[in-house]
Amino acid sequence: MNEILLCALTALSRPIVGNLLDMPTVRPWEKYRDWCQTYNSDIVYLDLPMQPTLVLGSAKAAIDLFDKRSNLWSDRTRSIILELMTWDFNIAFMPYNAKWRAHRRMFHQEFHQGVVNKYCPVQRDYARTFLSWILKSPADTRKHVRQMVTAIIFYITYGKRITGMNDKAVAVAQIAFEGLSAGAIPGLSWLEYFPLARHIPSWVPGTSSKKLAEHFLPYVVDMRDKPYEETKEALDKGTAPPSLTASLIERNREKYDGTDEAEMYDGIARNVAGIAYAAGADTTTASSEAFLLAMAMFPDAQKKAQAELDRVVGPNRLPEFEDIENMPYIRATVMETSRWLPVVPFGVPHAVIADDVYNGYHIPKGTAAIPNVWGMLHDPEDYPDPERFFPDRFIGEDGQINPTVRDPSTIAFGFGRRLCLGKPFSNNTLSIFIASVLHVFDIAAAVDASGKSEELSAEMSGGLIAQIRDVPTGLKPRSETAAALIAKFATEIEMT
Ligand code: HEM
Repeated sequence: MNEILLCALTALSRPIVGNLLDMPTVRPWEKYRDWCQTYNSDIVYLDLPMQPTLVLGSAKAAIDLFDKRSNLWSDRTRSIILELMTWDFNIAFMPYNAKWRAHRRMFHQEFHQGVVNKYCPVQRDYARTFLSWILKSPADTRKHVRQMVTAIIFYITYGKRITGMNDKAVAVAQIAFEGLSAGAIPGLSWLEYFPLARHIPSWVPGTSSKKLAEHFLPYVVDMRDKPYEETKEALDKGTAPPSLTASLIERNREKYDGTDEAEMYDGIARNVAGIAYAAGADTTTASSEAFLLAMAMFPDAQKKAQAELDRVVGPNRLPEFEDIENMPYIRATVMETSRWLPVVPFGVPHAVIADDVYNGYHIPKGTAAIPNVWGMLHDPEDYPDPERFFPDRFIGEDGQINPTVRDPSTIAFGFGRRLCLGKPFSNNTLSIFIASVLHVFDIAAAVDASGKSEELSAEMSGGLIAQIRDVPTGLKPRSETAAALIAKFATEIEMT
């Protein structure tokens, strides 16, 4: 057995800083894939100061460690930058301990597969509202997507209808998310590796990460606390609309008021509400954008999906959730969206709580492993011609979903005991959004007055949550009947 996990990168290692300077901060997923290819290994070791780190380049390695050995591989590493911003209130960054378990239990109660259907009417109605926004101003497609996703989560979580993207609470959260994305790139900052650096005042040259954290801190606190406190006050006055937060508070009051645990459970409920919004908004927005881009770049897939909608739903109504189980191509399109541009491209790293051995290599306790989700979902062995958006890859000869092709959601939403808690909810939002938009709109790049087409490419950037560079804005109703359907819905229901 090798005592030290070896990889050729170690040869590049420098004294003290090791591979720190090799850590990519721009599209790191591509670099991770290149390392695995160059060294012909699905695990690559990075010599980072005080933080031994592995890159996992194959689904097999991630499943072997995170799923099959989840009792060992469910911890997280500490992120000083995220702690300085107070982003550590998010379950996703909590260590594997009793506090994480209590948060996960409460979150799960509200979002597991068996209960998420109660949110379907809100998801369906906002997907339809999106259609009417697009009808009025297709040029603002990107804004409408974000507004739809934000409105769904905000309404479910706090019972509040946002007034638009300028809504104070939304604007604050937007800035808080920027901090999260910037602070969560592995190896971004010296602070991560030299925790004592957090005590150096932020005006000292070279501590820019600390400045970054100080900038974002008030927004993160505001995002987490304000809507929760407002819901509490409204409950006290008897004016709170039904919401996930209101029911968490009421349930906690019934169970814990007057006990020593009241304060703890109040904190967990506040965090759970904040996390629903924090973990769900950017991810689902980026996925919805990726879908629109795919449709504009791969019109054949678009046509096939529309043909299925025409067959199953027909021209006289909009799709319902019940239709989706009868539309395998739409479900394959949802799957292909999470594969083609995975919006959490290098997952959330797991850490190991005790020494482990894998493929003959010794892995010391505390090692972090970064699953290169993008690399796994672009592995040509599992998904031939991976840059092509091709939902047909999931359809078997019988016209149904082919169970022998790996479902990308088993990778895109993470692994083992840390598996994304919002997967069923997010899947519902995306499915009804995709079916609704395709049913009534043709999606294409916009063409300006001079005949020049909007430039579209499958480029994404960013950190923990990817940003899709291009979103097409040439959405046009498929027919007069389609436009009339949208207008009819808009007059039936008035949502901001
Ligand atoms: C396209 C949509 C989404 C994607 C691709 C996604 C992906 C992920 C990934 C990769 C992780 C880390 C899993 C791991 O550590 O192995 C995660 C964690 C998590 N996600 Fe999502 N997510 C999405 C939407 C949502 C939504 C809508 C919610 C909430 C309503 C949510 C809540 C969470 C939570 C709470 C965790 C932390 C789990 C833990 O650490 O125990 N996610 N997600």
